[in-house]
Amino acid sequence: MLGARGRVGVEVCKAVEAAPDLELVAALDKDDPIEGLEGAEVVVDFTHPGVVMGNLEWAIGHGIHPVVGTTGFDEERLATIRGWLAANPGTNCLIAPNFGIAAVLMMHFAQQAARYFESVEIVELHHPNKADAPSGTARRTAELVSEARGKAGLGPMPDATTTALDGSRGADVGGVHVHAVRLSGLIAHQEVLLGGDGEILTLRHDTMSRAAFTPGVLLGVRRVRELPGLTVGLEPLLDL
Ligand SMILES: NC(=O)C1=CN([C@@H]2O[C@H](COP(=O)(O)OP(=O)(O)OC[C@H]3O[C@@H](n4cnc5c(N)ncnc54)[C@H](OP(=O)(O)O)[C@@H]3O)[C@@H](O)[C@H]2O)C=CC1
Ligand SMILES: O=C(O)C1=N[C@H](C(=O)O)C[C@H](O)C1
Repeated sequence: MLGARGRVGVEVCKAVEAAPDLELVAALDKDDPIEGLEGAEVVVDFTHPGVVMGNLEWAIGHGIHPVVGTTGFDEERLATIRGWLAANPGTNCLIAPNFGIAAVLMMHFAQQAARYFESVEIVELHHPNKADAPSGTARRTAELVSEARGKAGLGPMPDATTTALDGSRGADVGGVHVHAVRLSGLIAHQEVLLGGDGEILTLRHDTMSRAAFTPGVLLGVRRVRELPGLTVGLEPLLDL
């Protein structure tokens, strides 16, 4: 485990230790030598967008399959990881912007609903210690929605805004506006707002405890060896 003393890492370590079929080889955090991972088959990374690429390069180079919850991935980073995997055949990597089963379902339902609505916007709400905005989950949801709209032949969404304060319309991810709230008291939440003629569908997901991420992480740990190369998202492991 990398990020073992972090908010999610603590929960993952507890879950691995409680699982009779898994062994916690090393629980490492900042400043621990990464060589402590030697001998592990899988490494779980919940660290920081600024350090995760170095961790993955080392793990893949040493034939250890990464299961990654850390966020901040874009196409350029994914292409780099694909290159490392190609140079180390037999090593796989699973990156999921959200390991919560309900969160994965929310993303899937948003993708399915997207083609029926003229307008879609996403509001993500998180604790104020989060480093990246928008969240990995919101970014991925927007990409899935954008792809579904493209396949359905939907054009740009109606928006008459001609003057706006910087940031007031949120980030544009593939034409989908994403708004990020950072507020004490929150953990991780998201609303996908889908608007049509005279009606609105709201899909809302709430994370009530970080233990919610652990069943998905353990599923990834158990199955990453059978997922060739790079897999983004938990969907294939849930038959979605
Ligand atoms: N995919 C998913 O389902 C989820 C993803 N996340 C993502 O996971 C990441 C971590 O979240 P969270 O647990 O809340 O964050 P935390 O800051 O609580 O935990 C990260 C931990 O990693 C440590 N760390 C920093 N650098 C290294 C390093 N090089 N090697 C090992 N450990 C290191 C940090 O130490 P220090 O504090 O000293 O820097 C900290 O203890 C974020 O990117 C977040 O967005 C979060 C929840 C769910
Ligand atoms: O930082 C967090 O807390 C979370 N990060 C992930 C994200 O960026 O989507 C997953 C979840 O939202 C919690």
